[in-house]
Amino acid sequence: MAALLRLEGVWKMLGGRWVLRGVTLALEPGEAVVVSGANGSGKTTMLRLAAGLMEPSRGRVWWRCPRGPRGCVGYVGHTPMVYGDLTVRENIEFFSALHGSGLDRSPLAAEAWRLMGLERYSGSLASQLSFGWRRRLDMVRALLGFPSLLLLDEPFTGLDQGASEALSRLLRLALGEGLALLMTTPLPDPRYLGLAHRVYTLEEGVLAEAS
Ligand SMILES: Nc1ncnc2c1ncn2[C@@H]1O[C@H](COP(=O)(O)OP(=O)(O)OP(=O)(O)O)[C@@H](O)[C@H]1O
Repeated sequence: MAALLRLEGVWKMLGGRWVLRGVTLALEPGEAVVVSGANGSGKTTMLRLAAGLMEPSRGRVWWRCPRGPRGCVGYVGHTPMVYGDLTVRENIEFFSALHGSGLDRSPLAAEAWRLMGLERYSGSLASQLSFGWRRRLDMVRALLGFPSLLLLDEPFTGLDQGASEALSRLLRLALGEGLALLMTTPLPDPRYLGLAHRVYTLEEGVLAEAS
């Protein structure tokens, strides 16, 4: 099957030093890849390159999307990309309008909304939610764009047990729908490894498949 995302010999220099060194990785539909690495090993940098948020210094990133990464990537970073001065419901309406989407048009986003239990905070300002609840909202936000590729930076961080279980269910559903999933983690956590088809380690910018 053709890859949805391909990183070919990607190097990235930041602050005068090589943060990524020759990273090569391909991701196919329905496939979950986990990248585990120590703090500062380059995980976020790799994900941001894969999301098209940053350019490689050397090498190439390629997406199988008609409109480039904006048209197919759902990115969930460390900091939730939701608007604090809008309510939870208004955030959903804003991102729905942006993507021509909605909870009634995206079954996966609707399932995320339900599984994450967001209805109870529907009228709350996003700025007044705890970190874990903003992360739940951010997951729905990412799915509203009809992504074929989910790039998630330590997505279980900050989630309680119920939300972790909900996220695992949601990600399995997404994989079953043919989405590809690339996740990072600083620890070999079973919540990540249980979903993974392949596991890689990233050590000082060098990616290697774990044995
Ligand atoms: N804008 C930048 N300018 C200079 N150096 C940077 C920049 N962004 C990241 N770095 C450096 O690149 C290295 C990798 O950072 P990155 O955030 O990708 O690591 P990480 O594996 O995601 O870490 P963590 O687990 O702590 O989130 C670090 O040494 C960091 O200091």
